[in-house]
Parts: sequence; structure tokens; C-alpha cells
Amino acid sequence: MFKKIIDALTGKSHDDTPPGGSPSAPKSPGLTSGGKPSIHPSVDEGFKPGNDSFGGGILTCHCSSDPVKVKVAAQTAHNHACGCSKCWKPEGARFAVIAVVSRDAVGVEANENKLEIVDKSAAIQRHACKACGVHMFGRIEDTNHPFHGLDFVHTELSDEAGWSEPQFAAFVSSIIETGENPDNMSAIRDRLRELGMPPHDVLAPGLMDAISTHKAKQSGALPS
Ligand SMILES: N[C@@H](CCC(=O)N[C@@H](CS)C(=O)NCC(=O)O)C(=O)O
Ligand SMILES: [Zn+2]
Ligand SMILES: [Zn+2]
Repeated sequence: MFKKIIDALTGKSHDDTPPGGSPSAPKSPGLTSGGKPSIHPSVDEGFKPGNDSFGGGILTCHCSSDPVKVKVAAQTAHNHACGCSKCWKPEGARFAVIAVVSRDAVGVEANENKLEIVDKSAAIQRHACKACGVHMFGRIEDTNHPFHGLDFVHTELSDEAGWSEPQFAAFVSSIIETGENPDNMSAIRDRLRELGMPPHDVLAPGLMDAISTHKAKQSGALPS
């Protein structure tokens, strides 16, 4: 184990197997057709920038009958890949892709009875379809939370084009918690950088600063 840690610190790899197995292995969550570590189907082949004048769309769950539909009546912000174990990801994806939007812009349009909260004790109350498991929106009910007022949504559930593009990757090291081989992390971080999504092990600096500013104003360390 100590050798493994020392090798990791000195950048030595333990095996030469590419992330996810051999290049001919099926892609998710291994390699894309280009031989790069797969991140998420919506980013693996590259992606277009969002459209600033885009006004939102409808998110639909994966049920073939009576799908849950959620209207998001605004452009999203802070779209990013999340490697944590709690965010929903499509079958085989390494990361979730998730953005925020004002909670006032989010409303359930169809089959609300199929929604349930995944973990009522979590800060983000993830409203998921009971039948297919897709998370339709995540809401913060704690009014003291730095991100209160924002809902978390997966815009890949919409057919509309123009949503804000992913800009960074968060909770990257967390993918190990759900079984990623630690030896793959360097290639995964390289791929995220190549896609223009700088990897962070918590959130991106701007959001971390916003959280700390919120806390400092609450404690009185900074004027509110
Ligand atoms: N390492 C943990 C990180 C979990 C975590 O903190 N997730 C972040 C990003 S979504 C969060 O804000 N979670 C709040 C929540 O799930 O309510 C895991 O993978 O489960
Ligand atoms: Zn469903
Ligand atoms: Zn997450």
C-alpha cells in the first residue's frame, strides 16, 4: 500500500492498461471510440457553447410511458460534470452533467405523482422518477444554504439545443468512491482539461469563494 501511495505521489503508474480496459472494449465507462477516457455521452465527442438567448425547455424522464416532464423556463448556469456518488448519471457514464437554474423557473408539467425525494436528509433534495430512477431536479430547501434559490438540473433530459455548456468538472476524485480505478485518474483529468472542463476535487474556485463569502457574512467575519 505504501509503495502505491509513494508511486502515486511520484506519478508512477502501476499498470499500463488504458483506462477502462483495452481500446476495443465497449465504451462506457471505459474509452471513447477515439481511445480517450469516456466522461459522459454528451461531452465525449465535444460540445457546442450554449446560446445566450436560449430561454429553456422541457426535461423528460426515461419512462417510455407516462414520463415525468419538468419545465425549465430559463437558461441554466454553472453547467459542469460532477463525479460525486449522489448525482444521477446515465447508464455507464463516469460523471453526471448538471447545471443550476433559479427554482422559480422550474415546474413539474406531467406525472408529478411519479416523483420521490431520493434522500430527504441531503442538502440537495433530488426529486427522482420512481419508475426509471432519473433525477428530474434537485432543490435546496434550507434557506441558510449558500445555494438556496437554485435548483440542479440535467439538461441532457431535454431535446432542445442551446443550454449552457459544461465549464468545469467537480468532485473528480469522488469517482473512485463508486469504483473507478485510481490509476485512471491522471488520464481522466487530462481528458477533462482537453475538453475545456478544468478538474476540481470539490467545486470550481468561483463557487468555493461564493460559499465562503456566504459563511463569512453569516458569521460576521465580512459585512453582510
Ligand atoms: N465524495 C462524496 C461527495 C458528495 C458531495 O458532497 N456531493 C456534492 C456535489 S453534488 C454536494 O454538494 N452534495 C450535497 C448533497 O448531495 O446534498 C460522494 O461522492 O458521495
Ligand atoms: Zn421515469
Ligand atoms: Zn454531485
